[in-house]
Amino acid sequence: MSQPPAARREIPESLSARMGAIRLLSHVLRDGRMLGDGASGLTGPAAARALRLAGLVLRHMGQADAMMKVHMDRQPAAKVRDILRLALVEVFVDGAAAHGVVNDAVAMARMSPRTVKQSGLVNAVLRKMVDDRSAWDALPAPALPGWLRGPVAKAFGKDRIVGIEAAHLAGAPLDLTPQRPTEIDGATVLPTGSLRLSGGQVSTLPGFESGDWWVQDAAAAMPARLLGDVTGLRVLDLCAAPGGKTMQLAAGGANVTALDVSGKRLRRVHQNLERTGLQAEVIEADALEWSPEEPFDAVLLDAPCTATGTIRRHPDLPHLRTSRDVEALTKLQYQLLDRALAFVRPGGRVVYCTCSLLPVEGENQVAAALKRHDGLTVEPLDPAAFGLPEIAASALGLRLLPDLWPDRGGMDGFFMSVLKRA
Ligand SMILES: C[S@@+](CC[C@H](N)C(=O)[O-])C[C@H]1O[C@@H](n2cnc3c(N)ncnc32)[C@H](O)[C@@H]1O
Repeated sequence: MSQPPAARREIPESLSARMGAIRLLSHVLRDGRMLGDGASGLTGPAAARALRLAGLVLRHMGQADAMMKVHMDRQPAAKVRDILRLALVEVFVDGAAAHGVVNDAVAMARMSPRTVKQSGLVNAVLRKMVDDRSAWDALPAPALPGWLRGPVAKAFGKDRIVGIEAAHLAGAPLDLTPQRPTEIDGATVLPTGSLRLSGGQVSTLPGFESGDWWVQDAAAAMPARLLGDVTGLRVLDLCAAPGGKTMQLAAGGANVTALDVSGKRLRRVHQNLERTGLQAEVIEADALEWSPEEPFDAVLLDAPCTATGTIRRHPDLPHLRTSRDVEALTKLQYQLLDRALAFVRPGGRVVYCTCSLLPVEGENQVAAALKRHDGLTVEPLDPAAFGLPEIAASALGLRLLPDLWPDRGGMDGFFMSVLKRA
């Protein structure tokens, strides 16, 4: 008689979340995929926990690697390294109990034929490392990669880079842009009008279904506000997807044309407009090839960039971007800015912005455009009008960095400028 199959042993949620985190780390570090696109193979709370753990490891990877150098003569293979990184970060940063963390690390090493032989090493070295808090505490704070740290420190100073790196470690709160007066328990209203929460599951917050607000970092909500009252203006959102700024402009009463080259990303614009009940004409086209029939009163260009201003929320970025990306992006930015200037009527305004920490993607683009275009001027902007310190003012626009508003929970890095055509 055949025996019934033995019941499969349930994997506890903590272990499956850890396994999911290791999968996500491999997607980012070996396959070059964004953390949000990676598949942990999990759903529900375990998936959320895996994502949080992988993000924590990416933020503190420099320290974990330095700790391994203190305790190991040779660096282990990639997957074992990830298992050790996760364990170290859980114990020293997340405050997890060392015993359970070490047991799960050894269990994970035993699961794969590629790492099983090193499970003894994982056990021995991890026990030593988790006992050595003083070595961990003596490690320098995690730093940005050199290609990014160098130019940011040169532009804004050594003190500010330390503050920016600290803000990256702290992560980001949840900011909402309301389109109508909205009250949410625990939310504070920022001087820019955004609502700020410490976190929470977006789809369960009041006003989500009715589209009263959308998720948008406070800094990202500023560029559209620079146009002031847009009622009745024809405004082109030139790189529009997923539509945060399109919705702001439409909510402000503008007749908005939202253009983007990515059909996939434009689906998000349609979904967002539908949820919020706002309207815009949506066009899928390459801005370098498309032309409008009539010029616009204003154009908002939120140009593709390294997105290094969003590292607080995307700790994978420093591990995925390189200096090579900067060159291609800055070329595209200046081409797009010239298109934006061609699409606006004489006397009309172009808002140029990027969520980058790098002046080459912000200030330098505007300075170069002023040289290329006769009669083009920059409108002066007062940071105090947005509750921002004077240090956010630049002769070419506003320069926001993650170390601003430290008592309120920081903000994304952004550069924004309002250009007026002759
Ligand atoms: C920074 S994102 C825009 C974010 C958007 N403004 C928002 O607030 O939700 C940059 C966008 O530029 C788009 N893009 C890149 N190259 C483009 C091109 N040549 N023409 C039009 N859109 C382009 C990308 O598809 C991407 O959606």
